[in-house]
Amino acid sequence: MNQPLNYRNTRFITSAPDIRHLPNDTGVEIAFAGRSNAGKSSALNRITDQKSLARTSKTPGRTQLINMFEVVNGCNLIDLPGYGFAQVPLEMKLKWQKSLGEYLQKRECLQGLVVLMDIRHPMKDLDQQMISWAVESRLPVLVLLTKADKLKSGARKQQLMKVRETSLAFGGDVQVEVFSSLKGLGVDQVRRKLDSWFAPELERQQALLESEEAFLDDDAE
Ligand SMILES: Nc1nc2c(ncn2[C@@H]2O[C@H](COP(=O)(O)OP(=O)(O)OP(=O)(O)O)[C@@H](O)[C@H]2O)c(=O)[nH]1
Ligand SMILES: [Mg+2]
Repeated sequence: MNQPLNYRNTRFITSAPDIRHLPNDTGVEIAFAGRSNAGKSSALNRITDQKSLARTSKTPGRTQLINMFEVVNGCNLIDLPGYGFAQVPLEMKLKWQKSLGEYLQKRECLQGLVVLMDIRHPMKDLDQQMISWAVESRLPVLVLLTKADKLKSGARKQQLMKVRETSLAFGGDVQVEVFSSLKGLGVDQVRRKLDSWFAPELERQQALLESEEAFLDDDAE
């Protein structure tokens, strides 16, 4: 097993309007998806312990591009534009939908999906569509019930149980946790899950390094 990654080292790579403007489709990518204002960018900042790595806002629709961050070589996190925000002009909405759909369907290095939803309004239609699609694509899902600080501990647990129950119906690899960017709740669980999704890439890199070293040793003899 690899060492846990240090998410504090995460750095911004690029913002792209669509997949054609992203770097090569290599390594492992984990995307953060969810309705506008669900707390995706705030979650990324909390997980990486950086105040303003991803831009956050009170106004839904803040993130309008596919934003890419690198934790370590070959291990990337993606902040996606939110879906389901009614006040966005139709033309813009269609454009985002297209680039979001394309990203999800065509990006080969996408290996895990974090779906964030406000704990007070979980599992809306579009959230369920997102999870169904991921399960059909054999993509593991981590559902984060965000802004958990808005509920008292009892209500929080009740909501967690309810959403866990609902998520069973999808039949795939779907884990549900509570999360609060404000209080730091759930951060360790998320980091552990990300570590497990990045592990195959780190092992691949390690094996490559070892075979190169063996090759050089042979050469030296
Ligand atoms: N109380 C509380 N507020 C939060 C939490 N996380 C995010 N917020 C607030 O929710 C609002 C939206 O947060 P963002 O992180 O910008 O949401 P987003 O999902 O990236 O939104 P888009 O980029 O528009 O899709 C901001 O006002 C945040 O301060 C949390 O854990 N607790
Ligand atoms: Mg955002």
